[in-house]
Amino acid sequence: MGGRSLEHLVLKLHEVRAVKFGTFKLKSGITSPVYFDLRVIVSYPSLMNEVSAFLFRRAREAGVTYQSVCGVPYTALPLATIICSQNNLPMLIRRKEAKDYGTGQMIEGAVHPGETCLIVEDVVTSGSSVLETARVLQKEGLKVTDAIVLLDREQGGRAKLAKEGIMLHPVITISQLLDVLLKAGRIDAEVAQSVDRFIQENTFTSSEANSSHAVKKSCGSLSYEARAELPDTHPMAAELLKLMEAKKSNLCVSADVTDAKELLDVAESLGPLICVLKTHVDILQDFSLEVTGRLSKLAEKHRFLIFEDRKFADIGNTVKHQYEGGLYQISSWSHITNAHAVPGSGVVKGLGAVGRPLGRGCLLIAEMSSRGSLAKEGYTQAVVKMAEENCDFVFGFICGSKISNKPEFVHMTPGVSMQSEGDSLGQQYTNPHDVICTRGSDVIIVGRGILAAADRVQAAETYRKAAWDAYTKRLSDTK
Ligand SMILES: O=c1ccn([C@@H]2O[C@H](COP(=O)(O)O)[C@@H](O)[C@H]2O)c(=O)[nH]1
Repeated sequence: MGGRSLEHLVLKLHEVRAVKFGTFKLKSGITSPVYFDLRVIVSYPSLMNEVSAFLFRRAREAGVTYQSVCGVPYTALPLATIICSQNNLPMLIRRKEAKDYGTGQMIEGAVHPGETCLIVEDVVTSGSSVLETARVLQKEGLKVTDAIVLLDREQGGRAKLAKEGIMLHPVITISQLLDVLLKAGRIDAEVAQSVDRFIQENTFTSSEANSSHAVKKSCGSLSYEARAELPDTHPMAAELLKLMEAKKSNLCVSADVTDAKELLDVAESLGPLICVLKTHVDILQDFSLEVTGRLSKLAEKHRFLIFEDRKFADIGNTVKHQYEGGLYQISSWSHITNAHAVPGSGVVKGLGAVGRPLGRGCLLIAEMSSRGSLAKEGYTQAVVKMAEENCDFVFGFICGSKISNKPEFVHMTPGVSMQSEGDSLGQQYTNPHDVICTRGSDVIIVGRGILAAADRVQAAETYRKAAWDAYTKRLSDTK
């Protein structure tokens, strides 16, 4: 079974009815269009082995180091047993209740204080069960840094655990599960959409996830202004957050035009409404440094930042030249640039060597809006780590939703449209409210939603207002 795919696993889980679609009344009283009952898998030995192998592999891929394994009672107990027995690892068992005789201990097995214990779970919703088990282990002197889970329902559990210093590594997320079932014809688009909507509308915030009745949206609670003032906020992030608050705009326009005059017209007319103007100067047929000089003047006049979306992705020495020199001399006029993390931290170090002395900042691409993007899960987490380790130059992310709880980081999200669901080349869109209020990002990036409108100024104002209203709602929701 070693090489079985994730698709095979998802279809098998559906076959044994570990995941069901319909109308289900949950313990909380809420009606859900999806129901997970992972307990049934204990009756399918080969599936148990398959799930356990996936879980073990997930921890290995994430580079987790641990000395023992503990399953969250009850469904994850046999999974932890298989993992330990097949990989020769010491296991610990967490009791639900202390014995009222003998030692009264809560953990069975050989506890070695100071060692790290990996938690195994079947499904994570708010993250409370993982946290409960972590607390019991920590009380015994064990360290808990990571948890592996078969299914992340993407309802805020990962963020809650991250806040407590526990990284969650899911084998599958609910979005992936829906994708596989949809592609295989096991569910139709309507069912997938209703589950998607349900998940988005029933996301726990970190603070609320402790209370069982808490069902609210996962959003940041600090204002942009307050985040700008934090002692560790990067100067570029501080400048951006301050001007966002001053202009009441968390809108970045993506000026994907091929003509320099049109670029400058966009900057002049939309400048007052935006916090950032994003460019792809390599698509201009008539690029010159005179154009970027004029663009810089408009940026000063209307108080917006310029972000050249260059997506650097080479070794440090090469990106240094690409950023500083050549035809475009990006570092001389662009306040912000971005990079893929694929090459490793050398890419950030190379860019930083050029950008830091000029007071520039960099965003790391942690997720992409295009269908089938490989930038997800473990990759995204590794990008967050790289950002944390290079926060003298990296001040945020290009991502689909909030991926770091550090309020110093700015999250910017492309793939935003109020008219369309996507294009024929894989772009996928979501709306401003969803991005800012539900997914907890900070800035929406809009291209064709504004550029293709008959009245670009009016369209930009509609997006600005929608994204700003979503931000003020998120603040009031989390008060
Ligand atoms: O994941 C990503 C990263 C970057 N982009 C860029 O944003 C704009 C989106 O344009 P639309 O017209 O709003 O689709 C474009 O410049 C992309 O290069 C992205 O879409 N997704």
